[in-house]
Amino acid sequence: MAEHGSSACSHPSERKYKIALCQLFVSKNKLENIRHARELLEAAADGGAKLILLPEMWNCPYSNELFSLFAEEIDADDLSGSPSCGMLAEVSRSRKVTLVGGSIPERFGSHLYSTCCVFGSNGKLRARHRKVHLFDVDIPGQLTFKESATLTAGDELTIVDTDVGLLGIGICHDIRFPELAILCAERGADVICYLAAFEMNTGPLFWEVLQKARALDNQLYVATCSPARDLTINHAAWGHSTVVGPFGEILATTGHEEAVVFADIDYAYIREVRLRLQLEKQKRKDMYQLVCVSNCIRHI
Ligand SMILES: O=C(O)CCC(=O)C(=O)O
Repeated sequence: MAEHGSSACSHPSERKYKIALCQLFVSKNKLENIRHARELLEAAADGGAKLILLPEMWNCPYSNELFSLFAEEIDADDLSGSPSCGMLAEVSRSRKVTLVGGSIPERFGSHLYSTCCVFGSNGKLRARHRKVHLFDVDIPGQLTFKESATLTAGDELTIVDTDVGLLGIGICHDIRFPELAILCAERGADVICYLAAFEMNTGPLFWEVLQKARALDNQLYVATCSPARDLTINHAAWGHSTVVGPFGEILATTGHEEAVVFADIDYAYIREVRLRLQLEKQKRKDMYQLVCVSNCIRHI
C-alpha cells in the first residue's frame, strides 16, 4: 500500500460519465443483503453508470448490537474472509465499473470499524476508508446514539485515484466536518462520495444543506447514498440519496423508498464554475491554512 502526498494523479478535465446511487433496504440477513446489493449494482451498471455507490452499513442493520455479528475481515490480497467485498470485487470486474462500496462493519484485531472499500473497474480493491468521525449524539427526548461504544474511528483521509477520476470518501457524520472535504478538494478530488445513514431527526434538518455546503465550499460534485427507510428499526434512515453539482444545485435525488438514482457528471463543468467564481484564487492563504497531519491517499 503506497501513501502519497498532495500530488494527485492527473486526469482528463473533460471527463464525462454517469454516476448511480443504490438506495436499498437492509435486512437482518447478511447473505440476502449481499444478494440484493448485487441486484441493484447490476441494474445501475445496466443503466450505464460507471461509478456506483452503496450506502453506509449496507450489509448490516444500523445497530451497535449487530455490528460485531456482521463484521468481516478485509484482507486486500485475499477477500475470502469478506463475502461482502468478494461480491463487490466480482461486480466491479464483470461490469467494468468503479464501486464505492458503502460501508460494512470491519473487524481488525480487537477493533471494529465502519469501512468503505473502493473497487476499481478491474475488480481490484483500490482503497479502504474507515469512518473518521463517529456519531455520538445526545438530544434528550429525540435521539441518543453512541457509535464509539462499539466502533473505533479511522485516522486517515482517503482520496482514491480511479478510472473515473479522483474520489474523496467520507462516511455519514464525516460530512459535518468541512475540513475533511477541503483537504480532499485541495488534493484534487472532483467528487466527494459520502456513504450515509442520516436518520429521521437529523435528516430533515441537515442532510440537504450539508451536501450543498460541501459542494459549494469546494466547487465540486458531492454524491451521497443512504439506505432506504425501514421504520421497524431504531435508526430508520432518512433516505434522499442525492447528487449535488459544483454550483450547489441538486442534479438528482429521491425520496425514502428503494431507488437507483442516476446523474451525469462532467468535470469540464467544475472548471467552468471555478472560472466564474474564483474562490481558490481569492483564498487568503497569507491569513489562514488548513494542515493535514494524517496520511492522505491510500492506494492498495
Ligand atoms: O450527523 C448526523 O446528523 C447523522 C450522522 C449519522 O447518522 C451517522 O454518522 O451514522
